[in-house]
Amino acid sequence: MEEKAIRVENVHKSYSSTNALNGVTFEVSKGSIHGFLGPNGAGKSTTMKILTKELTLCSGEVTINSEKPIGFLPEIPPLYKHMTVSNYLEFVRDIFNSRSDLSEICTRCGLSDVSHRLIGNLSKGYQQRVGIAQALVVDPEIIILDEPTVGLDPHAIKEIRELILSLKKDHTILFSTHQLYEASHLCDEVTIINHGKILKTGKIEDVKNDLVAGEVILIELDSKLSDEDRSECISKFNVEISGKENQLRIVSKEKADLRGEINRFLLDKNYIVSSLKSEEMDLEQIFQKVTSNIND
Ligand SMILES: Nc1ncnc2c1ncn2[C@@H]1O[C@H](COP(=O)(O)OP(=O)(O)OP(=O)(O)O)[C@@H](O)[C@H]1O
Repeated sequence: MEEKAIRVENVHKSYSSTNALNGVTFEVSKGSIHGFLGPNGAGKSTTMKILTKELTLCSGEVTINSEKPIGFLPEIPPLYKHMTVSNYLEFVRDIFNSRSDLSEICTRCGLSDVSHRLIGNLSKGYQQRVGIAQALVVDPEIIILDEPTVGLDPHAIKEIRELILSLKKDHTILFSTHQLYEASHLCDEVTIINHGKILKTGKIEDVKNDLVAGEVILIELDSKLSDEDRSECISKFNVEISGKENQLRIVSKEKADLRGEINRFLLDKNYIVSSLKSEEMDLEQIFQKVTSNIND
């Protein structure tokens, strides 16, 4: 079984009148990049602050499988803008009584050329790199990044994503985002949260597969599907058919690959199938579908 770096079991957290987390359960595999996805107010920051012990939980259990402290980049990076990058990182190293090699951390984060500059004078993208660098100063195995690309321009976003990917070889990374593109391109695993509840969690491919309720097949015929054949197809394969005439959208109610069987059925009925393909939902569509189901 895959070793887990983080286990979160049935965690509840309320702030006076708000139930922020309602039984949150998920696991983060060692060495993975795990995306924590959800809209504003979903409970991402609260969960991360509980993992880093900034907040206490009301009930439930959190297991961190690491001897070393967690490296944490909060949503608002804790930067002293009147300090130079190197002075600030030395300051963080002193606070945590760490012996990390700061010049190596600066190299990894692409900060070597700006280490003498005041943080306040750096671009937002570079300030975020300093935020990630301070998370590395404690020499962590696990790094938690709260929305590391939010508010950055597209070029800086790309660079921060590359930096996150480069950290994967030595670290387990949990990062939050509300961008599905980011999760689907960076992550090995993903957890989707909304209203303090986990909607889905697991390997990115499984989550995608799981969320697609049934396979969607798009078919084009050379002639109109007769009403009789349409009814037979619906009952024989337990599917829904939408679309008119010769352009059909078939949704399977079960999880099965019906492409071959439906193709054969249509050929037997003497239709010419000019195209038959599966429709793939991207995570963006999947997320919309899942969050709208939950809000129903
Ligand atoms: N200190 C607090 N006091 C009261 N309510 C809070 C506090 N912090 C968060 N909340 C509430 O808890 C819920 C979860 O908030 P949280 O910040 O964890 O969400 P999030 O997914 O990180 O959102 P965002 O993307 O906006 O940061 C929200 O309803 C929020 O208003």
